[in-house]
Amino acid sequence: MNDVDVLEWTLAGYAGEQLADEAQLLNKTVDYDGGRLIFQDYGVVVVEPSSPGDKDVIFSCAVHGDETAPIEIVRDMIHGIMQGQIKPVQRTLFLIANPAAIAINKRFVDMNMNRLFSGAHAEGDTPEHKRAASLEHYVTAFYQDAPGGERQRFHYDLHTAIRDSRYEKFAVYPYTHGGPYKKSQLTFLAECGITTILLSQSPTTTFSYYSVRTHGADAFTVELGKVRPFGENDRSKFAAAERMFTRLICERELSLPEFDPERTKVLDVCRTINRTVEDFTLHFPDDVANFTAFEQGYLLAMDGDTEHRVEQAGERIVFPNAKVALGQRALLIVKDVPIERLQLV
Ligand SMILES: O=C(O)CCC(=O)N[C@@H](CCC(=O)O)C(=O)O
Ligand SMILES: [Zn+2]
Repeated sequence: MNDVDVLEWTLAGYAGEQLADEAQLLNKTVDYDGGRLIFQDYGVVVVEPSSPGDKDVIFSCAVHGDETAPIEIVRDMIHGIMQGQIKPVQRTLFLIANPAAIAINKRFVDMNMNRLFSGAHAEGDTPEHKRAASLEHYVTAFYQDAPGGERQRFHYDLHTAIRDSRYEKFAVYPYTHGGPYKKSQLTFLAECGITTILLSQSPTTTFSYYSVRTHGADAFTVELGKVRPFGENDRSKFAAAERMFTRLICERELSLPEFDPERTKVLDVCRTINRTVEDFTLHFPDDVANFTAFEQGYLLAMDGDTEHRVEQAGERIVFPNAKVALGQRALLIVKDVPIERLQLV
């Protein structure tokens, strides 16, 4: 059982294929030196150490099915535990969020899953709506099943971006509703090689915002690089992140260097441009990287007859996508903000 490929099992089982008993992990447990792995559902794997530390950690991948590097990272962490090289002491939940989209090498099948959390899944009945609802259920159960006492909740939702990015690795810090930002998290992310932080300024229906808002977790959408097909990811670029993810779950007390404000670049979301009509166009080429700045007045996008221009010097574009569904975000406009302006704890 320890040599079953967890990704192959997830894809086959989720697709409803009949699996031979030796290839079937569903509802089985695998012991490791220090605890056990429980295969709760296809793509839902819980790690229960026999003597758990005070952290409950979630790593999710494939909320977008073609973002393969995070899938490889999560798969290899699970395999590392099954094969005895990784021995977690912290409760951990691994989620391979959208197996149906992985199977067709697409961002999603019917609906962008990262717009379906915090209850938005109730507004439709595609397989993605149903899967988002069940992922929320697994997250809730994981946090609620934790031992008593003071605990720390984490959720790193791993992605890669459609375009190149001027700052290759970055994380979205979900809206804090005026609450402070955590130095310990900025330091952990910097140790992962993620030294650019985008501050979201509104509630969203993303997976990371769900875990922050509903479960009080420290949660982030983590963008680790550019989307590439399976086998074409340069894993050396993710080595620091993989090492820190493993340390987070394998060490009882994770010692981090002191917070250094010089390490992290912070940007604030100034405007969210939604596509409201069919006739939506971006006025820059597909190879313009995330975080590119344009001069004041530059026409960035047309949404029907509505012009979206650069309003202030220094505004940069992030996540441009003219093909999103009507009503969804087609572009973020962001601006550098000195880290000293943030309320940090
Ligand atoms: O590269 C792109 O255009 C999209 C990358 C991506 O999937 N980003 C996430 C960000 C989620 C967040 O704002 O926290 C998304 O759009 O879902
Ligand atoms: Zn993504």
